[in-house]
Order: sequence, then structure tokens, then C-alpha cells
Amino acid sequence: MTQGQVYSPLSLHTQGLAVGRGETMLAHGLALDVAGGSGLLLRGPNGAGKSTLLLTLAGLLAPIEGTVTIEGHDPDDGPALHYCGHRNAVRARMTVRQTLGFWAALNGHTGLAADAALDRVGLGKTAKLDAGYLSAGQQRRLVLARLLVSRRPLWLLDEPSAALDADGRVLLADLLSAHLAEGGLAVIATHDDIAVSSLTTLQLGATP
Ligand SMILES: Nc1ncnc2c1ncn2[C@@H]1O[C@H](COP(=O)(O)OP(=O)(O)OP(=O)(O)O)[C@@H](O)[C@H]1O
Repeated sequence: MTQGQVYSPLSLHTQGLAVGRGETMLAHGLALDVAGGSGLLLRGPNGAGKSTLLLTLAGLLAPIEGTVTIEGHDPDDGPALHYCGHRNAVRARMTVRQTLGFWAALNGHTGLAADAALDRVGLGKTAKLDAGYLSAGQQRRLVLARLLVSRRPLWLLDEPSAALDADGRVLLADLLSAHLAEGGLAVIATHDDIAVSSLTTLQLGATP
């Protein structure tokens, strides 16, 4: 491990991967290699299969063909990945602090304390507010806070910058840069530019 790296060296690979929904194949022949310290942006038009590929990498959808492998992860370190979908998974009547406490209890209190994570994403003053009252961009920030309360090396993020303002997009880039510097890795479906070096791009095609 190099200085500053906190995760053991791990990598994500796919071989001959085909993904789709039901009978419909959306992408095939995918040979991805994402090493610790680097990230992959998934791009392509609406319906191209970016979310479908993320769900497949997360193990939430079965591949149509091929394999997904995470190499170098020690199961004693807990689960390898965070999957954050394009919805925010927020319960309207739980407070912001309770929401983050829920995720930390579920995913492990292995990162920042909830209040520190809220401060980091600019939601410190909203801790006692019902999460349903947060604006769209604030709810997206709360999703980012989930990544901080439980440390996991692989981030699979679907449209993390949706509804974020300019400061929020800088925040996302900063969190991502810090994560990669620690030896983490990320695969991100996005239509936006994310200002982080060491990101490569996979372009998925339009649906027929
Ligand atoms: N449960 C499902 N059953 C059948 N088809 C589905 C299902 N979920 C998604 N699809 C279809 O799969 C295709 C790919 O959807 P997906 O969400 O992966 O695209 P995407 O590239 O992430 O799009 P966007 O940029 O709009 O987020 C779409 O045509 C969608 O209608």
C-alpha cells in the first residue's frame, strides 16, 4: 500500500459480461478492469443500460452472460461495496440524523460519525429536520453522507450529481478524489462531468 491508502489493493473485473433486462440485452462483451485508486464513468443516452450495468456489478441483477469479479477483497473487512441508486432512499418522516443512523447501523459504523458526515456534506444544520423536507439536492447530499459513515472500497453510484448545485458537484468531486486517494474505486453512471482526474469512460450505446 502507498502512503494514504487505507484499503487493501483490490480491483473489479468483468469478463464477457452481457447485461440486460429480461430477454433484452443492453450491452455485451464488456471487459472492465477497474483498479484501486481509479474510477470508471458510465456514459450513454437514456435507456442505454448504465443503471442496469451498475445493478449487475452490485450483484442485484444476474448477468445474461459472463462474470463479475472483485479481486483482493478480504471478507473479514466486511462488504466490499456501496450501491447508491438513482433514487435517494429517504423516509420522509425520519429525521436527517435518524436516516444516516439507520444506514450506519445497516452498513456498519466504520466511517465518520453521523454528525461529522452531515457537516462534511453541508447538512449539519438540517440534522433534526424530517428528511422529507430536504430539497432534491440536499437529499442527494444525504446519499453522499451514507458513503462516509460506512467505509467500503467500491462505490457504485447512479447519477450522484443529479440535482446538486455547483458547490455540491465540487463536494462530490472532492469526496471521490479522497476515496480514490485512499485506494478506493468507483463506477459512476452519469450525464454530468465530474472533475476528477484518473477517471476513464465507458460509452454505452443507444437501445435499438
Ligand atoms: N424492470 C425492468 N423491466 C424491463 N425493462 C426494464 C426494467 N428496468 C429498466 N428497463 C429498461 O432497460 C433499459 C435500460 O434502462 P437503464 O435504467 O439501465 O438505462 P440508463 O442508461 O441508466 O438510462 P438513464 O440515462 O435514463 O438513467 C430501458 O429501456 C428501461 O426501460
